[in-house]
Amino acid sequence: MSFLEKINSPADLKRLSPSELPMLAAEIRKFIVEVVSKNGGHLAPSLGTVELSIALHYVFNSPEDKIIWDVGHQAYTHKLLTGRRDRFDTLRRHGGISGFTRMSESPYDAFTVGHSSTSISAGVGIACARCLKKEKSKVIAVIGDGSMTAGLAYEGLNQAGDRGKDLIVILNDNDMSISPNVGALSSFLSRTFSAKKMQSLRKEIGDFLKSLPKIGDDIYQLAKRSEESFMTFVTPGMLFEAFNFEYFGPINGHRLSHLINILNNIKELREPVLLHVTTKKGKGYLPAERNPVHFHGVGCFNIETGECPDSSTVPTYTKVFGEAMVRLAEENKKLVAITAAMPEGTGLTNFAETYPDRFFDVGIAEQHGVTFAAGMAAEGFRPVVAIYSTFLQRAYDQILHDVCIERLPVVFALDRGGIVGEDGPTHQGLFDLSYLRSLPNMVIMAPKDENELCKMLVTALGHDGPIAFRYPRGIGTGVDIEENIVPVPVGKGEILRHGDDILILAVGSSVNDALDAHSQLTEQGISATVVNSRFVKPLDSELICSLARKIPRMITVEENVRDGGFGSAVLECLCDQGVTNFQLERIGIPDTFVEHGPQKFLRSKYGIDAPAIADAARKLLGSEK
Ligand SMILES: Cc1ncc(C[n+]2csc(CCOP(=O)(O)OP(=O)(O)O)c2C)c(N)n1
Ligand SMILES: CC(=O)[C@@H](O)[C@H](O)COP(=O)(O)O
Ligand SMILES: [Mg+2]
Repeated sequence: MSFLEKINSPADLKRLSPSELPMLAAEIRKFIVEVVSKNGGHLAPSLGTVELSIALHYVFNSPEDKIIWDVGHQAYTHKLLTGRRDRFDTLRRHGGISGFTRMSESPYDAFTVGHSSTSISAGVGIACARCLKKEKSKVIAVIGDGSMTAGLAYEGLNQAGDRGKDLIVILNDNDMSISPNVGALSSFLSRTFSAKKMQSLRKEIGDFLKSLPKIGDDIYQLAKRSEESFMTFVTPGMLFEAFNFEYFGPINGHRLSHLINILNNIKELREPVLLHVTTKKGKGYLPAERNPVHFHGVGCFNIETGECPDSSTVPTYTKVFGEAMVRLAEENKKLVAITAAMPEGTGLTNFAETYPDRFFDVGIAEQHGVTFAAGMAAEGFRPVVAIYSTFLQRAYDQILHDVCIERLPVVFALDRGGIVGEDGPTHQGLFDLSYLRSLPNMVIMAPKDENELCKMLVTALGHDGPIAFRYPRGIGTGVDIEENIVPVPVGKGEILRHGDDILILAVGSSVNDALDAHSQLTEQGISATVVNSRFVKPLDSELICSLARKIPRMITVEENVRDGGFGSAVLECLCDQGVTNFQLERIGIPDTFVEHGPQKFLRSKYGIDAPAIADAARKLLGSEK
């Protein structure tokens, strides 16, 4: 029996001797690689935290002690040690265990995560609650260096430090976000200051030391002797100590004995503590160590070679968007691109290489990214903020307050709109049409295919106000991309098929499903009009109302929650225009969170695909057909 097979809970782990733990770590790594090679998942982050997870569960008493994993994409070992080994092969599969931590999945998952940088705030909340309940157990937040680039993390530190909370924050520093980490903080943590910064720090610290009565000058002379000794005065700890945290580290996060010793020591402290741990992303699996960006979140791959099976030759929406950005930036010198720590995910790596001065990776800071874009727009630039639909939720007030009120021309390119699949409810992009629609001055589009995506980008760049377009995760329809991209007229839809029995109004990627449904219906003798609405705001009310008067049986289709979405907009429009004699079926996601699973499967399960549209049409027509 392997060590791993003996472990059904942290209590079993504690039965192993310290000398057995490295062997357990090796088994865990092998198992994680095996499962992720079949199911896909966040391999490199999870391989980096094997020893840290073992040490945490060896020293602390979860679930009484609360271990909160930030993002949760590095928690695979935690799952294996907390009773989920037998189900681990269902990772990210529909009905199987989640790729992140979920309170509803296990009592050992102290908090539900997926979006980054929440762990410290949640930890402070839990610690305060424990205090009120007079409970003594420990609260530990494990946060990565990338996640530390978000303002939210500092809001948590600020409160914890001020209140002197009994909270342990473990900074898992691998010098990487998904891509290499960015920002001044990242160079502070790794102590890779620029020469200029070093000079100014030298001066500031020198002056400070010299000002100390009696001993100051001696310490200064000592510190001056070498760069290295100088650097000992400039530690990442300074930052956290300013927040009243007791700082320890940096320590090697792959040395189990060391980790266990230090965790045993800090466990006894009753104040805010920050332990800085350095780890390697992808540790122990060479392809992932060599290419941590690719193996951050990966699909199936061959374990021997690290290679993924041949992917489709049809480009993804993301790729088409990225290429269009590079092309358009050549003629439009005002075009700048902004990403929040997702240059690869949003297809902007080529842009970054071609136009480094016009590319801005703000780190995991969606709120800042949007206000930063507003600042650039106020100065006459055309910022394109490329953020996943789900992550833009963070920046709602910035869109409203900093962009929409003054009608600043910021373009929002919302990738991963709709069902994203295996990442599950934290990541589905199912709310954007609803959450953007209520904002005055906002224009919202969704392309039917990747060629229309390019047209919408051109439309957006020519529009004098806030404008968003959202497009799905994954490959496009395979249409050719026109050489000369012309804009679409704002607020105008297009009729794609003519028919008298039923009116199907679709938006975005659902247009294709509507066309497939049209073909199925035609075979059954049902004739349908299919409209590509293109715009959710402003709606083409003229077209919609005139068609509704002629064909009063209607279906709206969207890959968005029904509440407040495209179908709701159509209903409001009909009502406002006095069109009353109609039957309308709104196809979209019901009022629920959509779990993880394959995109195609979930579209079918939630009844938003072509067969569901055809079914709805037949039902509306009832016995007539
Ligand atoms: C609000 C938000 N924005 C973006 C992301 C996408 N994202 C997931 S993990 C990650 C990098 C996190 O880096 P770090 O915390 O250092 O963890 P590591 O992957 O290095 O272990 C990013 C940008 C997210 N999950 N949440
Ligand atoms: C954990 C996280 O938030 C990201 O890694 C996300 O899973 C990326 O999603 P894509 O795979 O769609 O780029
Ligand atoms: Mg990191």
